[in-house]
This record gives sequence, C-alpha cells and structure tokens, in this order.
Amino acid sequence: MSDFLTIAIPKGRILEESVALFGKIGIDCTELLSNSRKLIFENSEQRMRYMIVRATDVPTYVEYGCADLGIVGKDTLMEQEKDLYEPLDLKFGYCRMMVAEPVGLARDDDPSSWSNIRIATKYPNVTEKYFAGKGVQVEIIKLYGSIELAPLVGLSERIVDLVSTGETLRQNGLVEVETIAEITTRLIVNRASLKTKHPRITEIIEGLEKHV
Ligand SMILES: Nc1ncnc2c1ncn2[C@@H]1O[C@H](COP(=O)(O)OP(=O)(O)OP(=O)(O)O)[C@@H](O)[C@H]1O
Ligand SMILES: O=P(O)(O)OC[C@H]1O[C@H](OP(=O)(O)OP(=O)(O)O)[C@H](O)[C@@H]1O
Repeated sequence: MSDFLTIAIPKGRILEESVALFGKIGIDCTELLSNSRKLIFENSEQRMRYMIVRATDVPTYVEYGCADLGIVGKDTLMEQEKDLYEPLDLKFGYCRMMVAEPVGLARDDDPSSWSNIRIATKYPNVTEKYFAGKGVQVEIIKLYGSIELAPLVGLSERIVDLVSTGETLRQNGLVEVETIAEITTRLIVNRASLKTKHPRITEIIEGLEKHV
C-alpha cells in the first residue's frame, strides 16, 4: 500500500477542473465525479489512490501524510499556513479576496478611521494579519458561509470574502473596498513524500506544468 501515491481532491467548485487536469497527464480520477458516497478510490495498475475531501480539509490530509499530493485554493493555504510544499500554481479557480462594505457608505480610504469596526469573514487569520499590517485594530467575526449577509443585518460593518463574478456583492448591495489577494488553485505536496516518492512526484509536477 505504501508505494501507492495518494491525491486529495476537493469536492465543490474546483473538483471538475482538477479531474480534467489530472486526466491530461494520464491520471484518470473520473470516478470522483460519480456522485457516489464512496470517499476513496484506488487504481492498482497505476498505484494511485484518490480521496475526495472538503476543500478546507485538503491541507490537513496532506500535512499528516495521509495524502501525498493535494489540490487546494490559495485562500485556504493563506488562512491555514501549514508546513507544505507548494510547487505549482494551477491557474484555475481564479477569484479575489476582497474587503467589501454596503454601497453608499461614506467611503474613507484612511485606514486609521477603520479602527474598531467589525469584519465578518471565513478567513479570520488572513483578515487579522491584513489589518494588523495596516496598523488597524478590527474585531473579527468568524462565519462559515453567506458572509455577505452580515453587514445587511448589522452583524458587521465590512466583510472579507472571495469575489469572482461580483454577482453576490451586487445582489446584496455591497461594493468592493480593496483587494487583499488574487487567488488561484495550487498543487501541494507532503514534505516527507517529496523525499520518499521523489521520482513519481516530480514526474507529476513536471507533467502538470505543461498543461497550466
Ligand atoms: N466565487 C468563489 N467563491 C468561493 N471560492 C471560489 C470562488 N471562485 C473560486 N474559488 C476557489 O474554490 C475553492 C473551493 O471553494 P468551494 O466553494 O468549493 O469550497 P468551500 O465551501 O470554500 O470549502 P468547504 O466546503 O471546505 O467549506 C476556494 O477555496 C477558492 O480557492
Ligand atoms: O462573486 P461571485 O461569483 O458571486 O462569488 C462569490 C461568492 O461565492 C462564494 O460563496 P459560496 O458560493 O462558496 O457559498 P458560501 O457563501 O456558503 O461560502 C463566496 O464566499 C461569495 O459569497
């Protein structure tokens, strides 16, 4: 079993592109698209295993070595700051991590006036670092989804969240204030696997590199 290479792939919005990308280098994990309740699949001929996990859990499985490789958004990596090797930007899943607020609020670009405001977000660590870097103290309210609701009902003044089409902001009367980071999907590798399974992992990295 230990000579198998295991890849952790996130369910959700980057699943299909991840499966398609691996397909281009001859790694067939289309079983992951089957909507079954099975969480791990094996291809013994190729000595490969694929596991399907929540996007936010991918770094944990890779850090502990349960998966040798993983696919995950840069937003998740920034938030978790785990000790992982991140060799490749896969260039899909593009979005931006933004500060946003209700439209029509007096927009004030002087960060010192932002002190003591409440910010709702799924990304408390990134948010804290970002505002600390500006010398601004904020109160962070951790949420798990539908972040755009928070300023509409008085839970926070601003939000930090991902924006891709901008439709969720628009439909909820919010506007972008500033960009924290541009986000894409990354390949991550367990540091020990990189040594013990070096040839196979290098082959995969070099193969993927040609298709991104
Ligand atoms: N508009 C977007 N909103 C959210 N994520 C996006 C968007 N566009 C691209 N992404 C990328 O897709 C990744 C996975 O998002 P997805 O919505 O599938 O999972 P999640 O709900 O964030 O995670 P989890 O299910 O673990 O809570 C994000 O981490 C981000 O890198
Ligand atoms: O700019 P847009 O294209 O509208 O995309 C942005 C929205 O998509 C994500 O939410 P998701 O769909 O993952 O749901 P969630 O709020 O439950 O996390 C993100 O958190 C925004 O709410």
